[in-house]
Amino acid sequence: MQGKILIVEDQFIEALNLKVILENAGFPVCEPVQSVPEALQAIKKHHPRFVIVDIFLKGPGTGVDLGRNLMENHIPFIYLSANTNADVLEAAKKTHPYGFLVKPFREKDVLVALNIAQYLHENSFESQLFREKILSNELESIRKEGETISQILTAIAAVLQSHIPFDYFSIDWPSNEQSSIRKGLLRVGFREYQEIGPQELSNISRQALPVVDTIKLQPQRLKNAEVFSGDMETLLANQPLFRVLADSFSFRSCLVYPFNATNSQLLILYCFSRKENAFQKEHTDLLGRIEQKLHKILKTITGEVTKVQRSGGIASRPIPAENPDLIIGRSDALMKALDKLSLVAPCDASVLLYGESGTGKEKFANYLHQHSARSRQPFVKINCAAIPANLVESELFGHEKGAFTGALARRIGKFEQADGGTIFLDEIGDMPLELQVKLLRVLQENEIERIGSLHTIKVNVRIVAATNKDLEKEIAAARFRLDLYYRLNVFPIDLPPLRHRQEDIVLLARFFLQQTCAKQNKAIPSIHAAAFDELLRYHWPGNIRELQHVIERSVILCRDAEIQSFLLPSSDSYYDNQQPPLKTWEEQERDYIISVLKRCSGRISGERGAAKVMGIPATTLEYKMKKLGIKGKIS
Ligand SMILES: Nc1ncnc2c1ncn2[C@@H]1O[C@H](COP(=O)(O)OP(=O)(O)OP(=O)(O)O)[C@@H](O)[C@H]1O
Repeated sequence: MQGKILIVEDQFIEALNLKVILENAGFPVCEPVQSVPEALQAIKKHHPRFVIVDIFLKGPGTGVDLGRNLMENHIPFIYLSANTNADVLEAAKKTHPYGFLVKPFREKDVLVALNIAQYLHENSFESQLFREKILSNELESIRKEGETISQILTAIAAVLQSHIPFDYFSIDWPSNEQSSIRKGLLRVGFREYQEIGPQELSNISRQALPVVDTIKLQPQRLKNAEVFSGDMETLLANQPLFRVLADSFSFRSCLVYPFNATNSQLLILYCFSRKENAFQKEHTDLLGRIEQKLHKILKTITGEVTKVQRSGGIASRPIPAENPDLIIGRSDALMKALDKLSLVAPCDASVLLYGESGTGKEKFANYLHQHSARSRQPFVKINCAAIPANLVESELFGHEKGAFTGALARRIGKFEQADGGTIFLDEIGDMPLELQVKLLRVLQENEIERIGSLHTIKVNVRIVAATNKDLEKEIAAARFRLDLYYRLNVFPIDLPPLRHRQEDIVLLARFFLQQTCAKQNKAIPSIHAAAFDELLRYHWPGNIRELQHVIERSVILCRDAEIQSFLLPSSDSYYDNQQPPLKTWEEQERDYIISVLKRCSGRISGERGAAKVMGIPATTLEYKMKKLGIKGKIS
């Protein structure tokens, strides 16, 4: 690490102790300071490479206040703390420190913390640069010629989605000729959006179309790039369009980005999210860095807008998604994981996948490999729990002939097989402790040693690890090394269990049904509503794999044109005992139809009818209403 380390600590003895430890280890250190104002001055003067800051300091401002400042200025830092309460710890975590050093600490703790922090900083900085380079390339490759406004905006949204977590995205260029609001894109799946224009907004908000048509963006009140969360009221009071959108879709945070480009058409990008605090300054900063690129793309379409809108605009329908290697599902939890996945895929960073058995960890690992520059190189999988402890080392690193009894020939280990590609270490939490040290060495030095060999071999491998264990608990129980954990945990991704992804169960069931029928060369049977209810009520301890097997078994045994019931393990439904009863599939469908009918004042067909909002033919809706017993005037 070049440059000096700054210590911000108001306890003189502790500051001195830390300084001595660091200097003995060869790190240059600035004179310690005791308060936030002193620290700010020292930062100006010395431009430290790294800051170690105590959370509780004398004088104005706390260590967390300083942490916020350091985060904004991209200066890496770690916190020093004694007994910190949960609230302070939460606030501290939000400033993205590279580590915590808990008092009292030993010399070894300080050096390990610093080593890990340095690695994390370099890695996150490098991968951020790399991700931005990819983002920039993706924006450049958006086709402009011959594409409609809608196609171009959708392409921009799909590229930005992994970087900015929005549920709704739009770019407006207010002009005198503009007769109504621009269409926005509502996220409905992975890179799948539904266009929301005046007609859809009128249906959903239950405001008459002529009223919605008069609502326009007020650009004069949107001068600065800003993010809004709990304080959205001031924004909504000045922007009737935002008010209608926020009320209609229950949005709870917003990002506004007016383009700075001078002498050109005024452009305003805005996004909404249903989550609070979804947007941060880092998102507007990112937009600032790519503004020129966006402007270049948009320049070609802003002149076209009047023509397209007058000619009736674009039909409202979900825009088909790019097929993400058949990762099926639309739940929020899955979308979040997929966004992270596509963000990290092109980088070389290690990834740690957390999830119960059968949640799709291997599928995600495969996706990462396929979407990286290593995709033409090998993808090698090893399950650390499935191999006897005494054989894992030979499996991973290989052995020379005669290295141990039974080593009759030289064996090439998985790391060598994966050279140039990706290695997937499944169940990493089960890796024996002594092997963890060797894995750390591969991560740090990119080299391995076959058992029985005196030579080291250079390997270039990306590591994707997975576990269904809580590694922090494993560390506490001394079964997993803290330093390895920090190295692997550079980019963690959580895969939600299926029982928390109720909306994905039906999609996955249909997918496996089609897949199995195709394999078995069978006609696809329909599924009785009661059978779907069974799937929704079951708690899926084996997650997606279990669902897949249930469907496969049911298809094989089904002799009719309809599956009446699925073959689920005994009926001790988890939800019967643990939670209030879930609504049945039919009840949910019924509620949904009634709510849409209400919004459409009971109208079924036509431009403003419920069938249009639901994206199904009016005759299908009428059939469903009859089947579900929805009668009478609903308004
Ligand atoms: N989103 C998805 N869409 C379609 N199929 C999926 C999805 N997720 C998982 N699967 C399928 O479910 C099965 C189990 O997934 P996978 O093997 O990736 O889970 P896992 O978490 O690695 O399991 P384990 O921890 O037991 O190794 C596989 O057949 C996989 O193809």
